[in-house]
Amino acid sequence: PSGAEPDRRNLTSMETDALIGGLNVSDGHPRMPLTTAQRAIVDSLPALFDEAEKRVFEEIEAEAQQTFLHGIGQHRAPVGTGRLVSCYSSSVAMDITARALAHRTDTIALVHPTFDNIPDLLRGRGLKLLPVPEAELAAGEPELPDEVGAVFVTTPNNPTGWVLSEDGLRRLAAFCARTGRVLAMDTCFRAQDERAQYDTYAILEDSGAQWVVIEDTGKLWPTLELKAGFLAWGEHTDLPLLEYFSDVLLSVSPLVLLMLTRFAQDAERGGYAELHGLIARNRRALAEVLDGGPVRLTDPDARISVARVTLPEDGPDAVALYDELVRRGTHVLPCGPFHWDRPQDGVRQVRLALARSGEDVVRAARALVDAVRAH
Ligand SMILES: N=C(N)NC[C@@H](O)CC(=O)C(=O)O
Repeated sequence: PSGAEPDRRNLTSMETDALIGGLNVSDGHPRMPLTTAQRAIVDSLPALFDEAEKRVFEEIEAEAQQTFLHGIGQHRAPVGTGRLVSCYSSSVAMDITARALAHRTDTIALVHPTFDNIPDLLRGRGLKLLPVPEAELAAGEPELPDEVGAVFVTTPNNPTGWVLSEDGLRRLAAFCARTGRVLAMDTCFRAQDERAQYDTYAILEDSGAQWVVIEDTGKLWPTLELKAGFLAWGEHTDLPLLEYFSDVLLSVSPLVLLMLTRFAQDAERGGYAELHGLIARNRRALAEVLDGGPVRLTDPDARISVARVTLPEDGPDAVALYDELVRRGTHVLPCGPFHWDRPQDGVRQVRLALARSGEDVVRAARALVDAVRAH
């Protein structure tokens, strides 16, 4: 594709290319080394297998959901109510949600920008999408035509790191309750940013809105894609979520849930502090490599495990730089596809993953600056 035309490939296809080797700062999946405590949990997997085999699934599931969600401030999550199910991934939970929302409305207001598999999954279920900027969602009174039956917000948002504040959620939930719209939230990065760890469920339950929340363990720990996406909804949420969930799966593995409980317990005992420290150190290391050069860190106060950088007008655009870096063996993401309604808005930005070793982040940052300078 020419430089002017933002690349039409989806982001996950580029992330897949990054899996063939080279320096992968492409996907937001955790690829840093296990900590010592995490290594000990991995070493205990055979024993966890025996425990998972013996115990009642429902008890293992409730324990995993409670340990993980309470550990990130979600004390009113509907554990044990039958309105909180475990999926193989948050994207599976997302597709179930999309199918259920399509049962209810034709049009969804979706935060713009955001990771492109979200609009792709929603459109895949026949839904029309209306882009809403982060600031408008935070103000809690987005201008929406009547046909919009739901509002979908990713918080913390990817790739910006923007977080919907507690007051912003109160306003948005009250707006949805007042206008009869479902409020759907993708909170997959929330464990990385304490500003996103106010009790979402308390606010949603008290708002009177119909709501759906998708949580994710998959962005946190280097468990080789052993993870769960949790799908939760409100007592008055009138969507066939349980029915559509049951069409997709009976249950995730109790062994995975038991392992997640151990990782979540370790996280509360210092693992989250280590994770937040790694991400902050890597964001600073990236900023230091860029400092004084032609490329700048776009969102300095973001805390999630990805970082956007903004390219100089006189350098290569995001797609040209992405292609050049792949030629040099380094995989980033061009930001065009995050801007699912206006790809040109991302033509001067690329995203780097930070859930990596410090060395990988510094090497990738240097490769990026060299490629920009060589243009
Ligand atoms: N189902 C999909 N496409 N999964 C990829 C997604 O997890 C990557 C991601 O969210 C990120 O790189 O930020």
